[in-house]
Amino acid sequence: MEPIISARGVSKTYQGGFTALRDVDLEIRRGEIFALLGPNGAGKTTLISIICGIVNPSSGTVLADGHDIIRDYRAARSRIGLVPQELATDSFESVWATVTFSRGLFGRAPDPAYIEKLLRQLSLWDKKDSRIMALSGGMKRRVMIAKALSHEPKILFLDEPTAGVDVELRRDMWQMVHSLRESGVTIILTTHYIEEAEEMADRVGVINHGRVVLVDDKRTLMQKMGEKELSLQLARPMDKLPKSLAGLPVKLSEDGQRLIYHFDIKSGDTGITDFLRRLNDANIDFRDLHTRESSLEDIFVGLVRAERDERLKEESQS
Ligand SMILES: Nc1ncnc2c1ncn2[C@@H]1O[C@H](COP(=O)(O)OP(=O)(O)OP(=O)(O)O)[C@@H](O)[C@H]1O
Repeated sequence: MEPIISARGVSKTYQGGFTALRDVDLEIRRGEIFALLGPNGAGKTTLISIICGIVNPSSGTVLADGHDIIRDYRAARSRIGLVPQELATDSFESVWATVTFSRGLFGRAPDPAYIEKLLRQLSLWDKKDSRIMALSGGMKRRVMIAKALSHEPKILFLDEPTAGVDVELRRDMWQMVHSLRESGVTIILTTHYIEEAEEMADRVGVINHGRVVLVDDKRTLMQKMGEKELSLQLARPMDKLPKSLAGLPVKLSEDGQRLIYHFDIKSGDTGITDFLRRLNDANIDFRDLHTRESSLEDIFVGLVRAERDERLKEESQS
């Protein structure tokens, strides 16, 4: 199936010379929830702003639902709803008026039945006559989403949808995003909460220093890069790793209190039996043992760190 968004060779150098995006290729599949992750300043908002037609790319092309975002701006824009990072919510207007007005801005004919359905879906129906400024933070966020969906776009961008939102509200938001996807909307979100991507996304893209360094199915990613860790609390601390454990994927913790053994989740042979046998042969006793699976966060931090080390190495060589 043709992707709903297709970006090819997109670069952006801002006035003043800062290059925020470098040759980005990215395809978003129809109907998916795609999480774009990256550290502060990586270029996430720049990429979203280009796709939404708010920032002009320096080079490259983007198609949104088959429409070129520059040549065919109106058609492309009508397919897209954007909930920006900064929420402008100081309005005296009612929820109903704001959302209805927003639809009109896209030249869509009024459709009170659709607006009602939208407000109900976002649990805002009983607030339809309230002034926006009188709503709670969580409700304001939902109004922003209602505005972004008012013209019935197929694609919804959520730029950090749950920044500064409490845990309960965050869970509500996740549920709402899932239900939007079920109604056929493709969702692209940026987030700093890796847990959020882990919870919601079908696929994950990582952007770092303006480059897309990885795009993968979330489950595949976690299987491919996920590691398990077996940690043993030693009965007697050590000052160095004993020779009998040489050649195994095992490390001694800095305080000498724990042995940490890494193994591959998908590997049939973890080598743990051999590890435990060697411990026994060497009379190394342990008091406690537990395992931990690496999270998307571990994977993400590892990736960004590896990229940084690589860059520093290149810089020192040039
Ligand atoms: N209008 C602008 N002029 C010059 N530089 C800009 C402009 N907008 C963004 N930048 C720079 O481009 C880089 C990428 O910014 P961007 O907002 O896209 O990052 P981000 O990944 O969304 O970060 P965050 O997670 O902090 O929101 C940053 O270094 C930023 O300072």
